[in-house]
Amino acid sequence: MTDQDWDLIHQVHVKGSFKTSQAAFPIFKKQGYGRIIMTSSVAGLYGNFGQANYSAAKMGLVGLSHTVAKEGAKYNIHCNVIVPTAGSRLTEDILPPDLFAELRPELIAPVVAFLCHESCQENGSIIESAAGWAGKCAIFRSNGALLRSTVVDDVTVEKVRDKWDQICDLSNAKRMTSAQESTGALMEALEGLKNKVEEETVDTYEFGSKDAMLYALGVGASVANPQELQYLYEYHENYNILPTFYIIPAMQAVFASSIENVIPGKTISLEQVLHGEHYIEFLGEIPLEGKLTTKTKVVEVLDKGTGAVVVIDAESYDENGQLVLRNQCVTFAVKAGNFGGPRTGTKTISCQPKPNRNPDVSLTQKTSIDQAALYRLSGDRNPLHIDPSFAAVSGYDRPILHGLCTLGFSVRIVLSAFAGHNASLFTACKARFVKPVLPGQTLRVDMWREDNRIHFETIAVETNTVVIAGAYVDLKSVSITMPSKPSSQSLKSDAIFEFIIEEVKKNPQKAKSIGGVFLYKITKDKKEAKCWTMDLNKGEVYEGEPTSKANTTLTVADEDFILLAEGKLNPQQAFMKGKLKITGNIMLAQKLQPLLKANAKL
Ligand SMILES: CCCCCCC[C@@H](O)CC(=O)SCCNC(=O)CCNC(=O)[C@H](O)C(C)(C)COP(=O)(O)OP(=O)(O)OC[C@H]1O[C@@H](n2cnc3c(N)ncnc32)[C@H](O)[C@@H]1OP(=O)(O)O
Repeated sequence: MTDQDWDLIHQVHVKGSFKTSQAAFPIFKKQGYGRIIMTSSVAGLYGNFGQANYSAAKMGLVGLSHTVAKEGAKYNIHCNVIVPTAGSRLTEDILPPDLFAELRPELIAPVVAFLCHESCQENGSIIESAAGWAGKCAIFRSNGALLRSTVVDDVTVEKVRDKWDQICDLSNAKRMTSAQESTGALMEALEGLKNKVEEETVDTYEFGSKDAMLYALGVGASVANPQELQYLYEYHENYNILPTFYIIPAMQAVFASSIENVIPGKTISLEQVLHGEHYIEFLGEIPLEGKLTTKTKVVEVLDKGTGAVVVIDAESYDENGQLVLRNQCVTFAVKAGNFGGPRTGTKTISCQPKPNRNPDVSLTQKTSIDQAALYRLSGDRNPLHIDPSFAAVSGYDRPILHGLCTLGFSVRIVLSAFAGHNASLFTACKARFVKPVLPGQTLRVDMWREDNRIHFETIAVETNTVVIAGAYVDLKSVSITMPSKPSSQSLKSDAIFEFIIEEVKKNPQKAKSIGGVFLYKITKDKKEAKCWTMDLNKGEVYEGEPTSKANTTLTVADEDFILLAEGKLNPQQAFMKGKLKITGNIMLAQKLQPLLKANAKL
């Protein structure tokens, strides 16, 4: 097609219609009445092979007519389009003679005449007519699809591809008659996007005992501690799930809900994201297996300068739709700050400072070099914890431990010290991850009891670095589980232990600050020395050499150890004579005195 063919056709149809309308419009306006009919074509509406110029010009008339209709409406000037299929000089030689005969213009002219009549209120319409038939054409639009999640998202080709069916689904299409109508729907969608920070996403997590036991191993539970068998054996009479396991469904939901575009103008990549803080709270009876449905939403995005803090709330519902669990995940996106957002928020659950005194109890456990490799099997497959090159991109010499693994270790240890391993006493926990932990490092958990709240801080022993701070576990009640019958041998020492147990029950707070008790039995002839160790946290009594059992099982601070001695021998003399060996500082029964003074026999 030559340019001349293109231009000539446009001159005739578009320019010709424009010029005649332009000439008539002021007269129509003055008289307060006018009817304009633009003559389009099916070749324009639907296209026709070989008629690019004609089709474009004829469709151009539709656009012209729509605007004239809008501009003329208030002066009673209507403009419509007729789309005839007509037998004319142009079509005479291309239509079969029978059809040509039935496409007489006379069969269409009455439709045009009616559109011109003053009684006809039609305006801005497209009427197709031929062979004694007429029908209205209109422009319809599908409901369409949103191609981004927030106003700061980019639209990618992949997102378009993924939404294509929805974009093209005309089953709920709506007729569009004005640009305002069309953009109105877009504005609504845009408002939705602006509020997207508050929008929820939903994820379902299905789990059984295997998931919970794998998790328990991941956070250091071990059959070496008989009390922890309940977390590792589904047929155990007290089979139980570590409370921090219920962070997993929330984290799966967090990972499913992208946070990459929550900061205006920036994209957060996984390499930048550290777990900053976490909060978990039990709100109802949580199932030991089954399905939890978790709704997550980003509740605030804070600008910390060096980084951005993204706070995500996650609420989990059981299969009956009951809200049973709440998590709040605070992520710290390194180098994503300085975007002009608020520094402090209102929705983040705050950490709590530790009490200003020495810890009541400290317990220590070494993590395995494979700790992250094991923990990640519970769901968080972030390569930061396993892939040395990914860790290097994030600025670490080697993969670091999941923050939630360190938290799982710590809470398990808190439960062992203050809840007698009874997970059902747990109600809530909050912690901030202040420094990374490397798999293989030893964790020491310092704990302080304030009523039913156990404050704790976790320290990487090798580097003496605080790794979790401002943390606490809330318990329904603090439990110091005492054995029904102490396992120590002699009647005399049984009596002493039973006495201590009774006193501890009366005064658990004081017992906590003491931590543990050693009982030495030294015979008068100094030939026999026996030792029992009682862990007041666990209520357990061990028999054995002070240097072996005592040091491995009673992991309270040295100065909290109390010595009791039977007979008149000063036990310190016995140590000096090499009859007893013990490491650490030794204090005679000073701290136990308040507990013991009531017992005259002792
Ligand atoms: C969808 C994806 C979800 C992904 C979820 C997570 C997936 C997991 O796989 C990832 C992990 O488990 S990562 C491992 C665990 N986390 C860590 O090791 C982080 C340890 N913390 C740090 O290194 C620093 O605190 C650090 C680097 C976080 C901050 O240190 P600095 O930049 O030096 O910050 P600082 O100068 O101390 O403080 C600046 C402001 O930031 C606040 N802040 C500091 N640490 C924070 C933390 N951990 N969490 C939240 N906010 C924190 C400070 O309070 C300060 O703000 P303000 O002045 O307003 O108080």
